Amino acid sequence: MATEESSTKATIPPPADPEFKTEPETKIETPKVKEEPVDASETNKITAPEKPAADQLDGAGEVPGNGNPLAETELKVEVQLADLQADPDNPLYSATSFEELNLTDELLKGIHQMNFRKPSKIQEKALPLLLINPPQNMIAQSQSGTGKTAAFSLNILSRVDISNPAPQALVLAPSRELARQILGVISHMGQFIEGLKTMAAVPDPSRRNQKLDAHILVGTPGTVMDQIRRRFIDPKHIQVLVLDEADNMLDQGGLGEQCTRVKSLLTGKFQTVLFSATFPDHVVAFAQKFAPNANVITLAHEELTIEGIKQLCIDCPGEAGKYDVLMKFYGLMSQASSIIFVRKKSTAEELEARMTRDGHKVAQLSGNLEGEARDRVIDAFRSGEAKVLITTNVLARGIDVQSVTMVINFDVPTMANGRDPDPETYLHRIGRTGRFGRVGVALTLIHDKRSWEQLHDIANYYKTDVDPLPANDWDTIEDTITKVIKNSRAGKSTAEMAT
Ligand SMILES: Nc1ncnc2c1ncn2[C@@H]1O[C@H](COP(=O)(O)OP(=O)(O)OP(=O)(O)O)[C@@H](O)[C@H]1O
Repeated sequence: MATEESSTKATIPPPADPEFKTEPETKIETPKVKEEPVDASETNKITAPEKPAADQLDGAGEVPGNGNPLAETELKVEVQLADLQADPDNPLYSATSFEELNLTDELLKGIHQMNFRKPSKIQEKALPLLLINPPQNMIAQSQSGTGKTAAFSLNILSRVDISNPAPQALVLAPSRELARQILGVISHMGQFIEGLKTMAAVPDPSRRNQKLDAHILVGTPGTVMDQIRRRFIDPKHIQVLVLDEADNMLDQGGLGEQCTRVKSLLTGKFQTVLFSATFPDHVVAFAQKFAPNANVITLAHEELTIEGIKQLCIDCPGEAGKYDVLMKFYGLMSQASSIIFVRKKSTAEELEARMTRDGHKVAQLSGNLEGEARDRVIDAFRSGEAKVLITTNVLARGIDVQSVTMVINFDVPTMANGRDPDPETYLHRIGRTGRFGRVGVALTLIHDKRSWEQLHDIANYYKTDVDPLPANDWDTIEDTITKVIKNSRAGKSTAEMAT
């Protein structure tokens, strides 16, 4: 894509071309939640940082304060977080404390152990509604990395009756990795609840024909469906059903069917809870059918992007030229942790082989890998042992590794037809960085008119800027990316930051 015309066009223009809007805005219902007035004196308070709990660091190890510009210190994150949580326009803002949310002492202890000081907006809004008795269904949307997992986990943990050994809460997630991660959060948060048992319901040959008798189960829909049918999961006492990444779970032919089946196998009375960062219009009706009469918390498209994620693109000299561009980024990528997203499993494997041949250290995870091998790869990435992860959309959603500072879209995310852009997947992919107030860079490689148009459509859908990098000026590129990461306000334009 080196023609004059296309390189001018590669400047993904700022949004707001009203002609461009292809779909009506997502509006399920206005939130039925009242906003509390802000007490600035309380919210501006910056408390001295404590050592982050294991979950906060998410296995990424201590962030080295060694002058590496891509490795932020936790101190800076904490200070920035205090600012963000005091800003009513920020998704991390809240006017209340966890103490005011009617949680048990055991749960408050768990939350403090995880180093959560204040709830985020979604936690503050969703929890009171989730905890109402008799229980009400909920459909809730909030930006990536804003703490949805804790919101639904605290509800579950508040509702479980430890004296009853039967499964009482079931969480369904689209990938094995996400199910394991959610289980980790629930177990960590519930660590002070004596006698609490939690279990994963994901394919595991070592536990074949074994009853899943824990209070809380987290799994993938196919396995859960299978285990209920084979009577390894007793569905009679389930009182909460959560679908994380609910739009994905209800949309995809296979997953949607499996989730519906699981729901139909639950015989008692239960609360249905659907969470996601995205609820595209075409799944809203189904979501409302799946969770009837739900309380709804929703956001418009334009509110979905995260300020801390700096979105960039680079114009590559054709499809074949993308690899060389990627290689030029490798040094920057491997200083912290990065994820490279590709469209096809075969591309993931080819890229891994080529990068390894060229002497780079990378890990790769796609649906072609089997269960335990997948666990090893994701665990190595979480621990920081592997710094660069090549993956497909299988890990686009939900995965929370706080040390990820760069996401690279090697391929622009598209629908199954390969032609139409996929804004939801784009948002979830880039949301693997910039978690809970952190900053990150999301770089998309474009290489021809079509890929430029796809990215342009995505940028317009969210009314967001994707700034082009100067493809031939690597000093400026390095400088720009380093500044973005160093700058606690990554939402500013590249030009602003360069000054
Ligand atoms: N109140 C809080 N205070 C501090 N950190 C928090 C708080 N709530 C959640 N976190 C942390 O924020 C990170 C992101 O949370 P989580 O994974 O639940 O986001 P999410 O909204 O589910 O994102 P996604 O849409 O990508 O799935 C996690 O590392 C979590 O530990």
